[in-house]
Amino acid sequence: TVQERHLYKWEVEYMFGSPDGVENVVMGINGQFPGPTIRAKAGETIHVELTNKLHTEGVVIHWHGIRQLGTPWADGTASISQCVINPGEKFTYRFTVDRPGTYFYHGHYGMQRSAGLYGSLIVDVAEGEKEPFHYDDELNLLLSDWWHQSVHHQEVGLSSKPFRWIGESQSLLINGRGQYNCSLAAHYSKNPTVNGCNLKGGEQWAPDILKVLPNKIYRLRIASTTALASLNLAIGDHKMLVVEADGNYVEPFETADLDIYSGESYSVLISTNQNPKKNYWVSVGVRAREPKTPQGLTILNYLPNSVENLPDSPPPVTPQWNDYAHSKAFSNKILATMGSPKPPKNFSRRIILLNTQNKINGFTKWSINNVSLSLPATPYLGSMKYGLLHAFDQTNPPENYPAQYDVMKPPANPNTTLGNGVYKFDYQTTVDVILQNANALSDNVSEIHPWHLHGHDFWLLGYGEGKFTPKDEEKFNLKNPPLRNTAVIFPYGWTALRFVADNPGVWAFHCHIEPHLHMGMGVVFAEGIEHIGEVPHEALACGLTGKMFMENNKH
Ligand SMILES: O=C1O[C@H]([C@@H](O)CO)C(O)=C1O
Repeated sequence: TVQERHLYKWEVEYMFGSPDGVENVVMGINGQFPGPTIRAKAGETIHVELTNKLHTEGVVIHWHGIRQLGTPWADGTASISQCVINPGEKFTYRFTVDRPGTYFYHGHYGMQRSAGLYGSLIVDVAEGEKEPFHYDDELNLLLSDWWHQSVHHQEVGLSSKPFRWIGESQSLLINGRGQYNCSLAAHYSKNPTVNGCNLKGGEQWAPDILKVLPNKIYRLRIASTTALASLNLAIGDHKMLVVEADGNYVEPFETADLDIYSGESYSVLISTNQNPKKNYWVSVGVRAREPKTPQGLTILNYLPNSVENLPDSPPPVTPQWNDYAHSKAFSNKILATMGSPKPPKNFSRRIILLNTQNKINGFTKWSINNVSLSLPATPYLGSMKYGLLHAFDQTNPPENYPAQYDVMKPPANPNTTLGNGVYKFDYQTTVDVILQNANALSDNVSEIHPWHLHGHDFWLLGYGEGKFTPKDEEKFNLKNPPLRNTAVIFPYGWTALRFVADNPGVWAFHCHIEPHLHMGMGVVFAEGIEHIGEVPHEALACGLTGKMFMENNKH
């Protein structure tokens, strides 16, 4: 039956692994890193019975891009949708995958995503339906970045005075595999210190080779679960036709290289119509931060060629890290297909969210409208449903920032405050969010931030430079804006989103850069609390809700 087909029994544990050839501790599921791929058809229900085999930490898993319509307690966000699953305990995630697309899942507690807790989640079209484009077969590319320093070390550094930044990653991983001490492309290099990889076969860090037949069409599903890096992917001599973004079909367009930010997913079609005697590079490089990490590489292996037969030219070169014109041109090409749902013409509420880097008593933080998010002990889903007013700040967080704030300069007063208030939206109303970027603490620095919304897709209405003004509304694309769940803000720019608050629940909205979220870069949205169904008590067996259930049992 469908029920049995989609019952997954997972155990999460720390284990030894060598994702890039250097042995480390990684998070695994059933002994696998990355975790097992979930594959289902649209409309089916997934059951994941998760057992926490970590000895001293809680765990949760977020199903990234799945809207959790009617199941907000299955969103897998610690302190927001549920209590963490304690060591030795079990929690069952039950949710429906309502739309076909390329998704993934990952840890959403502490920095467990950075520790390797992630995997792919692929939803096929419903039984009897067809994808709107043809392909012969498909390949999956889950992209991530990897540090040799443990996430515990990273976390302590981020929360210390003086601040210790995690730096750039040591490796980029394709399907959990990278090469730190050697390069697959060494023999093209003029640098004699670059060693070739001496692969004997069977290494955990050996590239996941993409085997293809000539003259076919392949769908590549590409998702990025990076902790920090913005990536660019290219395939030697092959153009890509972009057809899907974050689980929504887009108007197909051709590209030689694809920008992908943390939290995003794409499908591209490639035609294996090049010289069948050759193999080709697949390369992934860093954008938007000074790259100190070598490219991630694998090979598009035209069968029956031997994979030893390396491409006759070096891997594609990643565009210049700070070529933002290139990034913006790519982002602006992503548009909805004809027949996609259109955004409402008007909004009922608009909030403007200023992104700044700040200080609290000398500790480095990120803040939104001068509030740095610090999550409460009781998950909001429970405290809001049961009206437990002491669980979090009852004052509404600020909807805007002071008009005189200069987004082009470091904050004049960098001191910020911690907070955990909630933006509450009237059920079924249309909300605009303007994400406003600004200068960080150092002069002339403004960083990319990919913002991810839980529980919804939003229409991405547009990007602009400098400070957003109401006049910029004239530039909004209301005709064919793409539906996404993740949107980037470019340095010193703004990004405008619109969504309908139609999913009863409490939803995180945050920068998908793991250390930035840890440093407070997020907000909490809620709507339709009175329409939330019966929350399974095992999701709320901590904090004030846990206490409340215990009291109730006594009587
Ligand atoms: O949060 C961050 O901190 C560092 C830098 O701003 C201070 O070391 C960096 O690059 C970030 O993204």
